[in-house]
Order: sequence, then C-alpha cells, then structure tokens
Amino acid sequence: MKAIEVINLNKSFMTGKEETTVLKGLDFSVEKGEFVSIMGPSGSGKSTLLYLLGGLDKPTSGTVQLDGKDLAQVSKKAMSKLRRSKIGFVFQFYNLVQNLNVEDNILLPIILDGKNPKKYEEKLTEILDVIGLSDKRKATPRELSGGQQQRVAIARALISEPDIIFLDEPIGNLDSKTGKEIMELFRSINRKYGKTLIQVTHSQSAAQYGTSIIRLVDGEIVEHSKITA
Ligand SMILES: Nc1ncnc2c1ncn2[C@@H]1O[C@H](COP(=O)(O)OP(=O)(O)OP(=O)(O)O)[C@@H](O)[C@H]1O
Repeated sequence: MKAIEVINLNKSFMTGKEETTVLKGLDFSVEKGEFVSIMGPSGSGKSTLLYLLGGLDKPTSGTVQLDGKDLAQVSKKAMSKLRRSKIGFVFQFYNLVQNLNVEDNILLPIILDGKNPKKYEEKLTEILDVIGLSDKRKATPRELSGGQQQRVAIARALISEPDIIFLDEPIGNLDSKTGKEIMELFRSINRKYGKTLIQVTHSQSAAQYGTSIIRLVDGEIVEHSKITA
C-alpha cells in the first residue's frame, strides 16, 4: 500500500522577476511503514519537497497523493483537518509553547481540533512513557533539555495518531548522544507502531536509522535506494 505517490512534481519560486525552479519533475512513491530520509546538498530542495508532501505548500505542477488522495483536490478546510489528524510534523526547533507545560503542549493539537482532551488521558500516559518523560508532565519547556523538548514535540506529533510523520532536520539542533537517542525513538515509532516517517537530514548516520534514502541534487532525484541492515 502506498502512503505517498508523487507524479511529475515541479516547484518554482518567483523572486522579483526571476523564476527559480527548485524541484524538477520528481516521480517516486513511499510505501506505508517506510522510513525515508531525504538527503542532498544545501539548497537542493529537500525542505521544499517535505513541505509539498505534507501539504504545507502547493506544487507549481504535478501531483502529490497522500493515502490515495490528490492534495490539490482537497479543500482548504479538509486539508487543515488532514494535517491535524493524519499527518504529524517535527521540526528542528521544537516549536513548543513556552507557557504551557509538557502535557498541555502535547495535547495542543487535540484542543485546537475541538476535541475533548480528557478522552486522550490514557493515550497521553502511554506516549509520555514511550518518550520517557512520565515524570515531567508538569514541567514547562524551559525546564527541559533540548533533547527532552524534542521528545515533547515528537509526542505532540503522535497524539492524534497520524499515519505519516514528517521530520525536518529533527536532530539538527542536538548533540550527537541525544541525537542518537532521538533517532532510536523514531526507529521504534516506525517499527513498533508501523508509522510512515519522512525525514530531511544532512546526517548519513541519522539516515541509517531509516529504510530508504532519496537523494536530491539541484532539484532532481539522483538516488532512491533501500537501506539494508
Ligand atoms: N519561499 C521561497 N521563495 C523563494 N525561494 C525559495 C523559497 N523557499 C525555498 N527557496 C529556494 O529554493 C531552494 C531550495 O531550498 P530548500 O530549503 O528546499 O533547500 P534544502 O535542500 O532544504 O536546503 P538546506 O539543506 O540548506 O536546508 C533554495 O535555493 C531556496 O533559496
């Protein structure tokens, strides 16, 4: 089963009168349960691709299908719902709300979605256990280390039980030991819960935690390979 299908995807940006083509006719698919690393030099189009896959930006032409749905055909309202329920995002700089404690940060997508957070009590406890922060429920972000803050961001991405989680340089801001721990957490989320993960990374060692690599150079795919353990 395909989680994502990309067909002849193009993306250009206008800067003044200049048009820059950043993604050039990409074709690929991602199976459910894969953990894909998008790699490539700075400026090759990795983040642009990730944002198109997650519906945060629109292609200039071509299609992105998520779970068989062409994102261009999805209404704005349905897209926001899709983003809140089917898709999770984790960014390099955790993006936590500083004056909310750990559990409220994790429950934020639920509250924003108009759901009753009380119904998520059990799920929250389970996720706090998975991320190893059961004893920090009431702490605020500034009382946590960078690695712990990223764990909270991961928990927030997991709470609505999305099928696909997009990671933009998720360990780019962490020391190597903490980065390893976070990558191990992603690997277990991928293996244990069968979530599809798509990460943008500069790190070859971070990519080794995944199942395949897509390498971009100048907006084109130069490699799409499986990682053999
Ligand atoms: N909103 C935008 N408007 C104009 N140009 C943009 C925009 N977003 C990205 N670009 C350009 O598209 C190109 C690719 O950017 P992108 O951020 O996707 O690269 P990247 O591979 O993720 O780079 P890095 O590894 O440095 O984060 C760059 O030349 C960038 O300047």
